[in-house]
This record gives sequence, C-alpha cells and structure tokens, in this order.
Amino acid sequence: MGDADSVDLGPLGSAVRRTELSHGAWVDLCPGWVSGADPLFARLVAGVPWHAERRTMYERVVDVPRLTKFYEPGEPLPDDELVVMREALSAHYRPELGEPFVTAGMCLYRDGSDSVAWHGDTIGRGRTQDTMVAIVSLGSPRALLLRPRGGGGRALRFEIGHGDLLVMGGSCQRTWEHAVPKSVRAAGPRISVQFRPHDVR
Ligand SMILES: O=C(O)CCC(=O)C(=O)O
Ligand SMILES: [Fe+2]
Repeated sequence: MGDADSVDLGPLGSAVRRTELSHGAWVDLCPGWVSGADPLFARLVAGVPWHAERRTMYERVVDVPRLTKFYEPGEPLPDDELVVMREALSAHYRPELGEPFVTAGMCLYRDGSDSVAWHGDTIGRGRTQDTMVAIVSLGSPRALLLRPRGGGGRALRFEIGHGDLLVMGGSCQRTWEHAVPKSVRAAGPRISVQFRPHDVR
C-alpha cells in the first residue's frame, strides 16, 4: 500500500496479456496497472507545460488536435510517480528490450474532438528496428486502434481507461499503425504517457 497521495502499481508479470499481431508485432495489455492516479492526473493537467503545436498540412497551417510535451533522456519528469512507472517498466521489459525506457512523450486530449491520426512511431530506430513503446493512459477512456500498415485489414480496437498499460512491441511501429480517433461519445480529458527507449519517437 502506498500513502494516500501516491499511486499503486500492480504487478507486471502474469498480469500482462500479450496479443501477437502479424509480421512479428505484438501488444501487451495490463488493465488497471496504476491505481489511485486521480491526484496524479490532476497534477499533470495543471503542471505539465503543455504545448499547442501547429503543422502545415495540404498547404494550410492547422492546429495539432491535442496538447503535447516531450521529455528528452535525462530531462527531469514532471512528477516522481512517472519515474516510478518508468523504472518498473524498464525492470520488467529490459530482458526482452535490452535497454531501459528513457523518454516520456505526453499527450493531453482535452475532449473527444482531440485525436491522433494513423501513424507508426518511426522517427529514429523504430523505422528499421524492433522496439517497444509503453503507454500509460490516465483519465477518460478512449479507443486506441491498430491496423497493419497500408490500411488493408480490419483495425483492432483496444479500449484503454484510467490506469491501463498498453505496450506496443516487436515490429509494431514499422509494420502496423496506431491511432486514437475522435470520439463522438462525450469524452473528458485524457493523458497518454508514452515511455520509449533512446532514439525512438
Ligand atoms: O494517445 C495515445 O496513447 C497514443 C499517442 C501516440 O501514438 C503518440 O504520441 O505517438
Ligand atoms: Fe504513436
């Protein structure tokens, strides 16, 4: 048991369910890995220096439909609870991954109209090598979709809620794509924390 204001992390190990995908990709799910995260969620919403990005798309400058902040290797994380999570994930996955998780990408989906389009995390080594991206989801539940790259084939749908862990591994970033579509159902704010190894983004 942690103290009243700190999160509790469940065991990894046998609590993690792996789904093998095609082409050597896989997804691990551990629902409810983090408990007691309401105060953490509130601290992150208020305390992370969230950025609104703008990008040029089809010759028009548009708002990226979510707020973001990326913590580089060695950059202090905004909350000690995230350090505890990163250490637990590194300890569990290191035998298979061969290296620790060192960065934290953070996204804030303000409501159901914020989203991320189909993509793989292919900046850096994810373009050519097997790797892992471990996502801790906090706040309102949203669907994370996965489909084989190229669009053919039905998308798999993972409903991920407050405190759930989803890890994409193997060739997932280069042979599959993932997305968090807009939700027409009322969706409150959601924070996604993505832990990645060095030079994967
Ligand atoms: O919201 C999520 O959990 C996914 C975010 C994502 O795919 C990314 O930032 O690369
Ligand atoms: Fe991604």
